[in-house]
Amino acid sequence: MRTLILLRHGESAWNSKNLFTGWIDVDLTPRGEEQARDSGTLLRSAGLLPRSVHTSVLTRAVRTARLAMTAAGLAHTPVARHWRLNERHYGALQGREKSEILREFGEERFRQWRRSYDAAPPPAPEGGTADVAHDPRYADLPRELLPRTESLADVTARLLPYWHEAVVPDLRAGRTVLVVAHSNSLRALVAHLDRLSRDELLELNIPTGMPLRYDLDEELAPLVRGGRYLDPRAAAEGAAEVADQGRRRLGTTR
Ligand SMILES: O=C(O)[C@@H](CO)OP(=O)(O)O
Repeated sequence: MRTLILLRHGESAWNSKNLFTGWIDVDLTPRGEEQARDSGTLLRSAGLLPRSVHTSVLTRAVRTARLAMTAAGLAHTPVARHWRLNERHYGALQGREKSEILREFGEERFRQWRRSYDAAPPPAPEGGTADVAHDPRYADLPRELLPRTESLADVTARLLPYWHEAVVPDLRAGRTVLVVAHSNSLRALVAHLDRLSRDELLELNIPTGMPLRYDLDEELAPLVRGGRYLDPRAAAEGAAEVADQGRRRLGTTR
């Protein structure tokens, strides 16, 4: 059996303001830092000691990984970072308030953009604040790999090569693996692991800062579909909070 732990970063400054974030590099809030540390404590008390950690290159995930691993007493563990684990690029929605987009475009379009497999929001304008062409983190990447918007299908396509080339070998080597990523890069990974249907994917919301454990068989198929959150009640509340974003007014999401 192989053990994989998925962890969405703790609450970020823009989660707390109910803003579409995507590739914008915002930091954790104090609540997000606490969620990250609590995740590490939960891992330790469950006897889950990751020997390999993978994160995106976005600060909120990198810091969550560091805080969680330090709280688990495993600060020395190597951490690999890769842009392929980044959040979905939310295109022109980045920086916009979710409730405003819901009002402007209606429930169905809002839901398709957030939770469907195929729909991508309108692209971010070239040279705008969402353009990462001059960000040194992506300096070595060919321009055509840098997204200006992404659907979940696009996220899946750029994430899976990293899964197969970097994460799967660690699992096959028998290491407990922790992947610290984002709402939509983790939705793509869960959809792949659990073979979710399009309808199931529409309903999938990943809470911030809640470790989700997957035990996998030799073929890397989950023993329990959907995995198991270490704190199921808090995770269900967190997922409901995420699902509800857009219906909350600016500043009222904790
Ligand atoms: O804005 C985003 O980048 C993500 C995560 O906060 O939002 P959502 O969960 O709505 O896809």
